[in-house]
Amino acid sequence: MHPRNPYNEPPDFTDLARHYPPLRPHVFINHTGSSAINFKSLPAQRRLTEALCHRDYGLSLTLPDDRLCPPVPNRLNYILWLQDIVISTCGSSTVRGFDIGTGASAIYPLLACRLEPTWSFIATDIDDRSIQLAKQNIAQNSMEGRIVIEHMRADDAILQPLHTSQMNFDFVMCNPPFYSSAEDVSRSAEFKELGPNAICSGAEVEMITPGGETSFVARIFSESLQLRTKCRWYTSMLGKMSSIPDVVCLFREHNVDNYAITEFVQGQTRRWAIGWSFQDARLPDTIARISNPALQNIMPSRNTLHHSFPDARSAYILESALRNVLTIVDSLSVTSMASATPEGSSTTMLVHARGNTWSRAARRKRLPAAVSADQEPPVLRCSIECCSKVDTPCEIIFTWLEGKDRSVFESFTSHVSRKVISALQELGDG
Ligand SMILES: C[S@@+](CC[C@H](N)C(=O)[O-])C[C@H]1O[C@@H](n2cnc3c(N)ncnc32)[C@H](O)[C@@H]1O
Repeated sequence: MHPRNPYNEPPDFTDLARHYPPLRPHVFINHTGSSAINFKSLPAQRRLTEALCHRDYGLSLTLPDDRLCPPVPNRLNYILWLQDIVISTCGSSTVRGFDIGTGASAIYPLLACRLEPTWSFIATDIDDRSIQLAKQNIAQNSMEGRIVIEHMRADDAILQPLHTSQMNFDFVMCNPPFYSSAEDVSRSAEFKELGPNAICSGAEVEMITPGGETSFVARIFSESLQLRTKCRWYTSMLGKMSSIPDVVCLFREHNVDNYAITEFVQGQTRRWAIGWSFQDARLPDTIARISNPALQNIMPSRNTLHHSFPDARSAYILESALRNVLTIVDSLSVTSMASATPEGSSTTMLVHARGNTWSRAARRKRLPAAVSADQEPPVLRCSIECCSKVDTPCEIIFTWLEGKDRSVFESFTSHVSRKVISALQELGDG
């Protein structure tokens, strides 16, 4: 569950029904005296989604009986993760997203545009009925200027709108049909848990695609290999944890090392999302990695490295040693940003390296490293922070922000740490 998701506690259904009267017939008081609804009733689920959209986002949503009912807390988790990605790696003030298979509700673009006034979307679907209803939902919220619906055919390229658009995109998102067949649906753990009503929430076109979700995401990946930096982040949700290794296998086959895996847990429901990029902006581990032990061997490599300095007496002394070291590494520019947290204040240094002057090879040859021109992308951008917490050694946290080559980042962190140890010794603190 995302820390910014406000639905981590069940809502007060009586209060919600006061805001949205169509929910009223579905609310009752349970044996503990709390207000409740029957989550196995599809009409109750639909009115709940409409009520949350109405009360919390000022959205007027019409959900038909014959199409998927999107639970707001679960859909919100994906948008919050995308917000994190955009904040970390996309510099522009206007943000363009592409929602593949938007469904009758157009829930993702509508919610996202309400949360983020500078975002706009292209949204596609192949289902006539969903397209018609999605357009209606967009119109009744006056979002036609920000969300454009495109009708696709099942055999079109899934990313077709990226091929034809003049503009670059910041992200692609997708909640794909998860299953490969009706038997696949009835075999799924979720179907067994929720009973036969579960399938009735979605039409076949929404739930089933040839080869299931892995094939669908593999199609998106293979198309992205042509489009590459036309979009910053390609992402998709996955309904089965077992699909993630298959997708990561494709990344590894094509040397795509800039990727992210996350998990959305909401009540009984667990979903995953995966994202990849052909650009050099890197995500911090808090966004790109999760701690699920079953997935550790396929996680992306760490972009956040903690080096500890047990002999440094304080973060202040560590920071002054670090500052001295950074002044003597060639081709670096360093800016400092002070920040205040509940635990105290700290300084983050932003380091921008135009050339690799610290690698053993560069130093052995005593050659000036190839330094890129000012307007060229840096070989490395990273942030560096000194931390001290009670009862733990002082540490330096390096976070890789930009660069093509992981070994450049890693060799930089080792070089700086070795020099900091020497500087601490000279200060009599090592
Ligand atoms: C699981 S539903 C998701 C609907 C909505 N985004 C949501 O999260 O509630 C999958 C959607 O993908 C659509 N779809 C299936 N194949 C597609 C394709 N090739 N291109 C675009 N949409 C597709 C389906 O019609 C369906 O609306």
